[in-house]
Amino acid sequence: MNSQKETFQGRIQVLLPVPLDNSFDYTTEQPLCLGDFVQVPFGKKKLWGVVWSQQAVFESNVKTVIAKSTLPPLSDLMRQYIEWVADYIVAPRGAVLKMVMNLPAVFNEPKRARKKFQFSNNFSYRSPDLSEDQERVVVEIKQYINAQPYSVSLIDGVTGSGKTEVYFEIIAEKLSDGGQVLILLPEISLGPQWFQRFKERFGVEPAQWHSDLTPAQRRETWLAIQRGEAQVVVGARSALFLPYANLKMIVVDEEHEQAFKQEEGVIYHARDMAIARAHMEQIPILLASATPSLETIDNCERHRYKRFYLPERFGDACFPSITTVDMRTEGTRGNHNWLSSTLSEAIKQTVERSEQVLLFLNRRGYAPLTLCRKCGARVTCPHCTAWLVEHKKPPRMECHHCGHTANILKSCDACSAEEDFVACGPGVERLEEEIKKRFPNLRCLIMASDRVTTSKMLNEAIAKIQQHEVDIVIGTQMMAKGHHFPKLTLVGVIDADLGLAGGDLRASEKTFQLLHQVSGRAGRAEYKGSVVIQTYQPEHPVMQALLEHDRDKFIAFEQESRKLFHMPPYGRLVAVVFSGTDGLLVERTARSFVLKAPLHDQFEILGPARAPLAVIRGRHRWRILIKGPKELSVQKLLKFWLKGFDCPASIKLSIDVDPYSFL
Ligand SMILES: Nc1ncnc2c1ncn2[C@@H]1O[C@H](COP(=O)(O)OP(=O)(O)OP(=O)(O)O)[C@@H](O)[C@H]1O
Ligand SMILES: [Zn+2]
Repeated sequence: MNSQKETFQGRIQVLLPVPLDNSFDYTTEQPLCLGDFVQVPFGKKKLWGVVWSQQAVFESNVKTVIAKSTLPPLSDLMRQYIEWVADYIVAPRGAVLKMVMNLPAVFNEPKRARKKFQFSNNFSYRSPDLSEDQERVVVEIKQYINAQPYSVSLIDGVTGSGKTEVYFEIIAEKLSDGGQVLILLPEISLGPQWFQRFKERFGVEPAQWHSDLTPAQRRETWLAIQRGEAQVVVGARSALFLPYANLKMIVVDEEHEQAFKQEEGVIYHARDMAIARAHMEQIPILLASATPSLETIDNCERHRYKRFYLPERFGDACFPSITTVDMRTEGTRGNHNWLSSTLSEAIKQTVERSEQVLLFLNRRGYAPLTLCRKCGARVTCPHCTAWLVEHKKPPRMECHHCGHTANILKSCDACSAEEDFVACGPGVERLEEEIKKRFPNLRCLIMASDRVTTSKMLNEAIAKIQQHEVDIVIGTQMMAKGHHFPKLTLVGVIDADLGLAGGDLRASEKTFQLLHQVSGRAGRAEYKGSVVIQTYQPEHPVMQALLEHDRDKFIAFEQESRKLFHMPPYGRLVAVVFSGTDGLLVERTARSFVLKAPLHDQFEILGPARAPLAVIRGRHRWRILIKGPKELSVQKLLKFWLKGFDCPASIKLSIDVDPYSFL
């Protein structure tokens, strides 16, 4: 029976969008259903929450519900989903609810008439001529998803194979039955090109959900989604937690992207939570990638997901040729610059043919490290264990962890030497300086998140590249994927080894994905592309796999090493991070947490150890890694463990189930 049809009065429990796990008792005189949005007194505030259950525990001095919203109630499924997510990521239920209703303005009646946004649902799909492979995959996926309510399909296709066109076809069929479709993209891929293509195919734009919306747009979109008026919703990870009235399918594009992992506040992986939601709603979910994650590949191998493969680029486009430049021998040949002669020559030839170049360097600013020439002191952030990065536009020193900025230094804090600093290593601004020196007549454009800060600026920059008003694009990871520029034929990777250092278990996988994606930007149309990768480790399996165009060899190698050490996806990890301003107390707390570990022979505890980023924003950090077999119920274990542990109020304990960051 649908509990929402039942109404009741008297005692109820309300879950509030605050970081607490428990719900609170209230009385109500007006009839309410489970899932109703209600306003209640909470401390000195009035908060909107959700009627969560009827079985109220007795408490004296119970307060009364103030008001009931006219909005439709939160569905049974959505409430179950919130419970499930909170349980899986070991977070308070209220914190998860907050992601669903993080818009107080929706619940209060407007004082003025609201501006109406129109969500056009006049989708009239125009199918392109599909290639043979695309046609085959579309037919197979349709058959597969129509044969069962819930399924996970992976569209595994090389860069430029037309994965987007394939999932557009499937969305078009879904929409013909009514209902809603959610498309999750990494924030950085929510660019103008994607929307342009959607509009070309479907005639109208979809509803959008991302950090760039105005409060009014957010409110109208939320309401349209809840009423079922917005049929296609495209958004970054937070779009997953919206209260869809009638969700029929989810698509996760670039499923391997780490941007789907939310690292702050409520820590979750949007791809994994999307799969859980599809399972709960009993609907199909499509994942797409040219470089699927090891987790997804493993699920395909275990037949939990089904893989559909597109081996060729669309049309006449062929794969770019790839070469590596050994930067060690560059140095011995007397070139100590970060631009090799091979890449420099390739740039010259490309622009002479009136084609475009992308130079990829995943480092914002001018120089990542500034040293005092006299005493060797490094310029560091006063709040973090991090160097301050020099930026030229506007001139400043900036911490990329906490955002702290300072003026460019005049004298060394350590030895007082005057203006005697040396900038070490290149960032995109320094690379631009070098390019301008070598090629003074070329038009350069830097694409980095601190330069292109709004979607308007992004649209303009993309248009400039498309219209060939730019010869050389110097870009960070925001340029690595999703984009399609027919005249871009040369990709130069300045420092391919950048992501390989450090203790990240996925360092190789991530580097391979990033370099493969960025290589995939070259030669996507009729002009042949080439890629020059500068590295100090040309023998590294990542570079070898890229050179040989052999993704499967790399995956097999990476799988072997993960299996050997029982690392994900063949084992489970949970990170527990303690942080606080009193470093000694943080350390002591972390140590006492480990001492309180339940007796269990199924898992290992690694640490506590000072985090690699030992201090952020003035907070000291200690980490613990819990490692166990895949079947280990880490959630149960952690809840039991936490019950017996008293965390001092000044210490923050954060739990990261299936961690992606080890900093
Ligand atoms: N059937 C088709 N008809 C016309 N154009 C197509 C077709 N399939 C793909 N294309 C075009 O080919 C280009 C590459 O397609 P798309 O961006 O979908 O590839 P992709 O597999 O998503 O690539 P990537 O993983 O590199 O982002 C796009 O410009 C797209 O419009
Ligand atoms: Zn800082």
